[in-house]
Amino acid sequence: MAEELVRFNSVHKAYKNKTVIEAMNLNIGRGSAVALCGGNGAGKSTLLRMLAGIMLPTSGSITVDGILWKENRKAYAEKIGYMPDDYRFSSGLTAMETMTFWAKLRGLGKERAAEVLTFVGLSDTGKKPVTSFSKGMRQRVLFGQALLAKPPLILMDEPTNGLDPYWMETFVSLVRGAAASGSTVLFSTHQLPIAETLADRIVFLKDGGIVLDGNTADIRSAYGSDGLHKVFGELFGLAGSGNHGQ
Ligand SMILES: Nc1ncnc2c1ncn2[C@@H]1O[C@H](COP(=O)(O)OP(=O)(O)OP(=O)(O)O)[C@@H](O)[C@H]1O
Repeated sequence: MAEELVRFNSVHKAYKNKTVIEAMNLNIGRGSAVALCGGNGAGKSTLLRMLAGIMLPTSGSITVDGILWKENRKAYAEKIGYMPDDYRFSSGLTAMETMTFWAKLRGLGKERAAEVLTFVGLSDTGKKPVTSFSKGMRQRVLFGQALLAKPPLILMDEPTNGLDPYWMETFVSLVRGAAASGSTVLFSTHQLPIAETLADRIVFLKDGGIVLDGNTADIRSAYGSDGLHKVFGELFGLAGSGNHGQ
């Protein structure tokens, strides 16, 4: 593995008495694109939120570039760009105002906000309220926000939800470019073809634990042409896996 950027050390997370992540150990190297896959409720968002520092593990530790959130929150946060799965935008604020606000929080200027909006193809609509945007356009605002400070670690929760085919392709090339330039991208997805196309490594979660973790190419060669659908079907005990229900 390339030099380590992320380390989960015996991470456990419970909401009240319900365990949702259990004894998780996970190392992620620099410059890789890693997909988190799994069924509904597997723990993907919880894992990403803990890594983003939005919530703390109940026990165990997470480090990013060797930094623990509780020891240096500012330095930890500077390492990360996080795209949430959902976000309630302030009503009335335009895309440009929203991006500028986020840029300022990261010590960046309006120019960088404008640059990012152009990057995600929203420069023309920058003067419109984000609340008037379609789901895919809002996803692009959130995606741009995660890239603002060019962080070494980009976390994305279901980033391709709502993207049209053009933006899906653009997204793939942007993520590949980020990984090629040394950033690490960790994203959750239900879209197995996206995981297969985009990620060098795929981590499958089930009931809060890692049930399969491997290079995409190895998984593909082990499971043949049905690829991830077959893995998913086998891991989750779905009837008819591999024939796509035909
Ligand atoms: N705030 C919360 N309070 C209590 N339980 C929660 C909370 N957030 C998530 N959970 C539970 O934790 C488990 C993992 O949820 P999580 O959202 O991390 O899964 P996921 O893999 O992202 O699911 P999905 O694919 O449906 O988005 C689920 O059983 C969920 O009900």
